[in-house]
Amino acid sequence: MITMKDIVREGHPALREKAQAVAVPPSKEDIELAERLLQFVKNSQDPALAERYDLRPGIGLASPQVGISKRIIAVHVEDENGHLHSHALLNPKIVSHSVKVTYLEGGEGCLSVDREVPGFVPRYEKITVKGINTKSEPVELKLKGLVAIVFQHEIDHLDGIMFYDRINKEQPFDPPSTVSLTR
Ligand SMILES: CNC(=O)c1cccc(C)c1Nc1nc(N2CCN(c3ccccc3Cl)CC2)nc(N2CSC[C@H]2C(=O)NC)n1
Repeated sequence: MITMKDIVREGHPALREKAQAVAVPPSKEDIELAERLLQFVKNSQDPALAERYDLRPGIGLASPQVGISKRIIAVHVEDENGHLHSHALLNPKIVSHSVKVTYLEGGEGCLSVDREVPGFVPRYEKITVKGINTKSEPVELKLKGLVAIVFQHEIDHLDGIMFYDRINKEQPFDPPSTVSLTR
């Protein structure tokens, strides 16, 4: 099982590389990796397992975070409406998004970042994501709110982007607004 010792931290090259797309149809190995990433995220939210294995809780994880530069992510999050979103996706791609942006008021955290980096992280409010699931089926997800934010955070990892790259350096707590993106 994946534990915190498998999660690479800032300074590891995989966090700043553009990850490789996986072959289609995905190999058994790539599917297994996707399933292991998802299992980690689920385990990290289980109080007993998190305590037993000293897991830091997360709601998303990307393959580069375990040092493997492949385009695979996992998300397991209950959204603001109590709906559970649980996905392990290969070659995920944001194919469309809203103009409107949003952000987590508490800022963002990352299992590969062992420090707080304060500030609002602008994210699209709504996104459409295409990818391949662990049954090798093409999927298209229309997402908004928290789960959309998590997907954007994890897909950024596949392009070597860290959440704090997106925080306004001069005004970290200036609420990101659509207007600023067009100004
Ligand atoms: C440093 N301060 C902060 O992180 C932060 C601080 C306050 C508010 C927010 C909103 C913050 N921001 C933030 N909080 C989270 N969690 C909230 C707690 N939760 C959790 C905790 C315990 C049990 C079960 C669970 Cl579920 C785990 C997830 N997760 C993310 N991100 C950014 S997108 C990927 C996702 C991720 O999984 N990061 C590891 N950001």
